Amino acid sequence: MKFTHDVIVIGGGAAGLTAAGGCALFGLKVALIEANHMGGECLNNGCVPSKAILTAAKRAQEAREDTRFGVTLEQPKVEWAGVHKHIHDAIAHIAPHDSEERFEEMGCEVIRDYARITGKHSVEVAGRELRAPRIVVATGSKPFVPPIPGVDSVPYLTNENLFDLTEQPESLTIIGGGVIGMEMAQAFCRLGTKVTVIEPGRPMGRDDADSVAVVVETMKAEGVAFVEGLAAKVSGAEVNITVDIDNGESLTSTHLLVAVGRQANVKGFGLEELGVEMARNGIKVDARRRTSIKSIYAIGDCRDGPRLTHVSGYEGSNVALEITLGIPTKVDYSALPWCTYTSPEVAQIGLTEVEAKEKYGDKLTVVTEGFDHNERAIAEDATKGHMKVMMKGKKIVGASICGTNAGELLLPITQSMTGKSNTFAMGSAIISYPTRSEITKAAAFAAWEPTVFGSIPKKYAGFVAKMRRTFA
Ligand SMILES: Cc1cc2nc3c(=O)[nH]c(=O)nc-3n(C[C@H](O)[C@H](O)[C@H](O)COP(=O)(O)OP(=O)(O)OC[C@H]3O[C@@H](n4cnc5c(N)ncnc54)[C@H](O)[C@@H]3O)c2cc1C
Ligand SMILES: NC(=O)c1ccc[n+]([C@@H]2O[C@H](COP(=O)([O-])OP(=O)(O)OC[C@H]3O[C@@H](n4cnc5c(N)ncnc54)[C@H](O)[C@@H]3O)[C@@H](O)[C@H]2O)c1
Repeated sequence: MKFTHDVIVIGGGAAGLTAAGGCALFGLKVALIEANHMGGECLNNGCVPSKAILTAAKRAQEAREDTRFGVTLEQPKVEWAGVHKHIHDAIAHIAPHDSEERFEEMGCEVIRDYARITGKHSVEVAGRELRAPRIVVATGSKPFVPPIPGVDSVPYLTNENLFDLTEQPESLTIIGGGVIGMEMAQAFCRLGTKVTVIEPGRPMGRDDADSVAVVVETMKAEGVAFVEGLAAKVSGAEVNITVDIDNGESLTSTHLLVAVGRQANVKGFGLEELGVEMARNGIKVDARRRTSIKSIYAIGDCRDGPRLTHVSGYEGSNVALEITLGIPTKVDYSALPWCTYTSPEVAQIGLTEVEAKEKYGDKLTVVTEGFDHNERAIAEDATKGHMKVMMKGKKIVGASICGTNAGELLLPITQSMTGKSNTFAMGSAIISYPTRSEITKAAAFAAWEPTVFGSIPKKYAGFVAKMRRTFA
């Protein structure tokens, strides 16, 4: 087969951009295909706008606290146009980093159209047939909208249109108390919207229960209402939407946000026809992120597994290394960090207390330190929360942190858990996104970049690419 490229990457989100950029910097001929906005979900309707609105909300909340530290602020006045502008300014500020121009400069051929996989080595896009020894699928995910009777009859919101609201909702019902539901409940409530969260189980069910309890208590005190139950029926029309809950209650609000999980983007672009195997929620992959067809990789939100920006980036770098240097590169999630950016934040790495107890039983030691004994926290009057560390002997197997900037406190734990702290390890560590701690990774990698993408690795990558074109 005559190849047009060394690798074809489908999807220009965190996963695809990292894979494509990495391969291009090693000198490979890369096609990067994006049908929609460069930067994908994180930039356009995920992490960036959600953290931006949380920041506006935090400012409003601070002003709402009467006199503190002898200082009195004026009561907050929220102008939605300003909030909307801040969200879209943040997106616009970061957009050049993920842009077509930047990736073309790196050496990718960027194609802005919808791709369709037509064979183990071929992709059809914009009327062309591209062929490469390796294809990387990084098509992301979309909001899962459950078949609740009536939901399609009302103008509901998801993360895909939430940040485009040009007027502030008077009241907002949120179906789902997961990560999106909780972050957005706090943001909208602090900005002055009346918010109710419907959740059948414990909010943020994957996180440490003690940490979540602190957040729920804080949000309730700020005015967020929680209703335990399943949304069972939706009715009404614009600005008058009623949700009937399976516990008999019903709620009416001007707006409705559906945030009950994600659905991998795996349909309609050739995977089914090719017989690529699927798992419960996404493409089935091995630890190297190869699909059931070994020339096709699947990374980030589109495959079954954790869905986070830093995970997408990590998988993108891994497959770039495997494709360019031919080194089998397995993912290792034993020290995976994540953080929910409520106030206080809830951060987690490795095993939760429940998971660690299940795995290690009596051999587990759990130590908990409260911020009420931390003198910086006392000086700032921000003593809510704790750090809980799970250890087998003196080895950390997991940590749960709840408190101001909890996500920033994960990095030393990552280093302790992985046993790696040199500059190369720091430059390739998995760091929770978006945190200021990521700057240490950027600084460490900047020192290594000339070596990693230097002439010798590039020559070697060129040799591997030639072998792949010959023997694929
Ligand atoms: C509201 C919200 C807040 C979030 N906050 C955080 C956070 O704070 N921290 C965090 O770590 N994670 C967060 N996430 C999760 C994070 O956004 C995702 O895990 C991440 O964006 C996934 O990246 P990806 O590259 O795998 O997929 P995506 O970013 O979805 O990119 C996939 C791209 O593929 C394109 N595509 C799909 N099919 C085709 C095709 N056939 N041809 C061409 N192009 C195609 C799509 O247009 C899309 O741009 C959040 C998510 C949401 C919804
Ligand atoms: N800070 C972050 O890292 C961050 C922020 C936002 C989103 N994300 C990512 O986005 C993804 C999606 O988050 P999400 O919040 O949509 O999903 P989720 O899986 O976190 O939570 C969904 C919640 O909806 C509830 N639910 C399901 N059906 C329901 C019904 N009929 N009525 C009421 N509640 C119902 C579930 O019990 C669950 O608690 C996650 O994969 C997450 O990793 C990450």
